[in-house]
Amino acid sequence: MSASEYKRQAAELAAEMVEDGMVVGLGTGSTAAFVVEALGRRHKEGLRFVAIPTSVATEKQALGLGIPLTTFGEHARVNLTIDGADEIQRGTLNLIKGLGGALLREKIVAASSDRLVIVADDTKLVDHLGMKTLLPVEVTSFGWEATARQIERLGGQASPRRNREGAFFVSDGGNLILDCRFPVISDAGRLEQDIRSIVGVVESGLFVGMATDAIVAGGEGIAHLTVGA
Ligand SMILES: O=C[C@H](O)[C@H](O)[C@H](O)COP(=O)(O)O
Repeated sequence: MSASEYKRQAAELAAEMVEDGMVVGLGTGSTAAFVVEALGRRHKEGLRFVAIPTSVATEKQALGLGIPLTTFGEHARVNLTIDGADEIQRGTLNLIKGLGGALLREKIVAASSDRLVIVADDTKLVDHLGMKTLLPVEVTSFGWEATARQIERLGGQASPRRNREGAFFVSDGGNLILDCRFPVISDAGRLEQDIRSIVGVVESGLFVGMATDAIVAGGEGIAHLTVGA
């Protein structure tokens, strides 16, 4: 099976966790898109829930499927958020997210969620964060060069993400994303705090201590991981 088929397997299993009356956080990315698709089917079958999307792209997909949307003005808490990740650390379920540019809204929704269930194919599992992917950091466009230099003082190499036309990628929040190459990250919590303390940084793609579960599919089947397991 392909990575995409594994992503779909994990996504559809996670979508079954949604119960009547829930407020659901809808993630962003190719795996999360399978979750939204499955929830669109469950909505048509009569499941009653409302959702908060983590990107304009997810909002459009959800609206197209008739999924009722809500906001944090209506609901202080989210019962269950289901989202993808770029790296999942075995044991801690600490994450790197943001390769799709949605880290800020994803982190805001995750921070107000009772459960954050990550869905992925097994290539996302790592022993240490930073082994396979860059670390996205969302920054204000003004003075991004100065912000990048401050990040590089922490040991990373920061470069602004560009789109296919070569222009700077601009997030849903109107900010830039710096893709940062760090050596393998040994203390994700410390690095997250250090990056967040830099003036000009809006948020980083380090999700530390936020995921409660991960549903990971691969050649050895589907595993439902929890913190510590
Ligand atoms: O900004 C994008 C999100 O963090 C995604 O959840 C993450 O990049 C994983 O995306 P995918 O499921 O497409 O691998």
